[in-house]
Amino acid sequence: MNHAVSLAHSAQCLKKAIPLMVKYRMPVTPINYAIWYCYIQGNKPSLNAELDHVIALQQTCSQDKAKEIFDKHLTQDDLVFFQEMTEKFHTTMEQVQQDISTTLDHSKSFTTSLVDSQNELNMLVDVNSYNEILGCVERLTDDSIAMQDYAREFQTKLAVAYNEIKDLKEALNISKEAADTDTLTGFYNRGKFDSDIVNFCLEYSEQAQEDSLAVLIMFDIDHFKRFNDDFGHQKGDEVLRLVAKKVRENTTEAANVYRYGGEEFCITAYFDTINDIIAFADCIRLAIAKLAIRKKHDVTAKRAISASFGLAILRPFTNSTVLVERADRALYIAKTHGRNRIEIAPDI
Ligand SMILES: Nc1nc2c(ncn2[C@@H]2O[C@H](COP(=O)(O)OP(=O)(O)OP(=O)(O)O)[C@@H](O)[C@H]2O)c(=O)[nH]1
Repeated sequence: MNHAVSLAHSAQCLKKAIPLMVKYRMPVTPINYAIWYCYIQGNKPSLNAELDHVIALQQTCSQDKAKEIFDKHLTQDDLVFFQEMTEKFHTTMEQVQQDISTTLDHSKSFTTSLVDSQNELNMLVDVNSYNEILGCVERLTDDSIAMQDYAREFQTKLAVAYNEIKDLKEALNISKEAADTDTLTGFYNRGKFDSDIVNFCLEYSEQAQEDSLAVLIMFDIDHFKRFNDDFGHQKGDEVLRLVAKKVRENTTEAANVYRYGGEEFCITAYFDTINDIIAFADCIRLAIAKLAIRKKHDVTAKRAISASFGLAILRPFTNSTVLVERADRALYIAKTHGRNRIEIAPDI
């Protein structure tokens, strides 16, 4: 692939690629960018055909599939290039947006001062009737009007460019959000959890406050497989959505909720005391335990829903893997001790 392309050309391609990535819920990663960039350039018909095929079947292209397409049609050199391009593009976009905003302000005040000068000159014309002064003033006025027109035109162009960049940035944010979200529950997905949990542990270690407790809560719907087996997969999905709704109703924005895997969820949050943590988890447990689901063609067949919880309180300088293992272990104990209950991981 020819890498000698300008940033402007790359930006043009990205501008066309982003709406497609947003539409198909694909994040703007170097790999996705690379395959859509090539798709838009259209000089690798086999890549286009393969991407079209995947999109037609799944309405998206998973990270694994995107990587497979990339490996088949592009090289590692391309990846380095696209990594640099994506980073450069983000930085340039920030810079350009800042420059435009400053220039717009300057340009507006320039026009205002031109209008003021023109008014002053026009007033001078009224008072002095000397022809030379009049001629000079007229010229100045004409020049000033021309400059105003130019400044106005310039402002309009800048405003258009500013809005385009703003839209592009919004599209990038939407694509990032979509990439972090689980479509069934609306919670963050596993990928987001894996990166957030590392920061959660690091941040707590850096600013460990004696008076605040950071916790990882893992919970899992009890005997979930039976909902699928006895009521059908769609009813299984409905159980997941109902549980998600209850969790959402009982959590504040300060808590981050993730779908960790199939029917397993995680919450990270800060609390003042251990009693607050237990009360919070118990509130969610009880809300879920009030739920029930009915069979599609037999409404008398009703089954209660419940979930088991494992809590691990974070100690400063704990590694995220250890934290997850502790919460997972506590969850396992909650399952083996009868389900629909909460267990707290012992300190290690
Ligand atoms: N409907 C539906 N099922 C899913 C989804 N993701 C995973 N599953 C199913 O969830 C089930 C999980 O079952 P298990 O891991 O055996 O656990 P369980 O039945 O909940 O049992 P315990 O955890 O021991 O209480 C499997 O049958 C998966 O196929 C999904 O998105 N929708």
